[in-house]
Amino acid sequence: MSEPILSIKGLTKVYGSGQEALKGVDLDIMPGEIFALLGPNGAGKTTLISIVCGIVTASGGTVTVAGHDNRTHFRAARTLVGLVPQELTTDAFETVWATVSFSRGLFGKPRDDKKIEDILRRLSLWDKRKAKMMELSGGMKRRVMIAKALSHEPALLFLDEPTAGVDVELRRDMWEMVRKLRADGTTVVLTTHYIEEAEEMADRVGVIRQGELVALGDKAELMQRMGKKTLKIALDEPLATVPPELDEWGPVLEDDGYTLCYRFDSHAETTGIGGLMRRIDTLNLGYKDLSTQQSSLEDIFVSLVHGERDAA
Ligand SMILES: Nc1ncnc2c1ncn2[C@@H]1O[C@H](COP(=O)(O)OP(=O)(O)OP(=O)(O)O)[C@@H](O)[C@H]1O
Repeated sequence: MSEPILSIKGLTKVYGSGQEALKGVDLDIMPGEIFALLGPNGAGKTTLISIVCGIVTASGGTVTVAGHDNRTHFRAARTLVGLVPQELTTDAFETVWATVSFSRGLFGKPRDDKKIEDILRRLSLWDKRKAKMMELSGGMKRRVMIAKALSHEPALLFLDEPTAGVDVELRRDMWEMVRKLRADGTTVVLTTHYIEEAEEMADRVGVIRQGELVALGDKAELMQRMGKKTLKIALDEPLATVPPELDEWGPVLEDDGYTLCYRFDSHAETTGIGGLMRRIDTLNLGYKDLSTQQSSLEDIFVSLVHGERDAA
């Protein structure tokens, strides 16, 4: 197996205010993956990214980028990292070309017009190279932010909430762009609180809550391992309420009383389905269909964030 491109060990951060933003995070990111860091507001996502990018100093722990410690070998580590921050920060009067090529210079990289041209073409910005930033649409500005972050050819790109406040179409556009970046060899770490984004994009997902990584794994595997299933029973006749005889299973009534939903853990020794169905038969409740469905990443996220489960 290859070496991680990013290795975070025991990372802690206590802000001057006493706020403990990270409480010992361990995380390895492998080259070529798209990793989504999910978490509610204030979970510590931006703090983590800011430490990797050298904007915030860690209180404890280590960060290495392709083997370079980001404290002792900051320049070597930082050059490998690109950051697209949440806020759009560009000079309104600059052209797209100047904005992107200036950014490359900031990293001490020699001028390379061909490289800048490549990046602008990849992000469909070439036709806009002479436009001033203020003349661009919001979506274009976001692309320029990505082009800026790519201008020094980083191996690892951080996107902090890339689609916050962005409409659905533009969001899909961003996702497409991220996939292209990965296809071109860039490792991508994105933070998001849109579950759909993680579900759609990521190979692996980490869930952070109150400064701790409470779940980490392959997206599909995480959904399989942690997800519950729901059994839906479509009834012949609607019910006004759930019969008290079914209370021990705690089913929920949906769809105008026509559907009983029972959530169960498919990995548990006993799912409870047998007992529930037998009880339904003794009550003479007729049904015309049974189906099960896997809970989504969203269900898992919600239960993790509300602390219903222990760390995976
Ligand atoms: N400069 C700072 N000084 C003091 N506390 C801070 C500072 N920056 C962040 N915090 C606190 O640290 C915690 C983590 O914040 P952080 O911005 O990392 O979360 P986040 O997961 O990125 O949230 P969001 O999704 O809202 O951006 C929060 O409680 C926040 O209030």
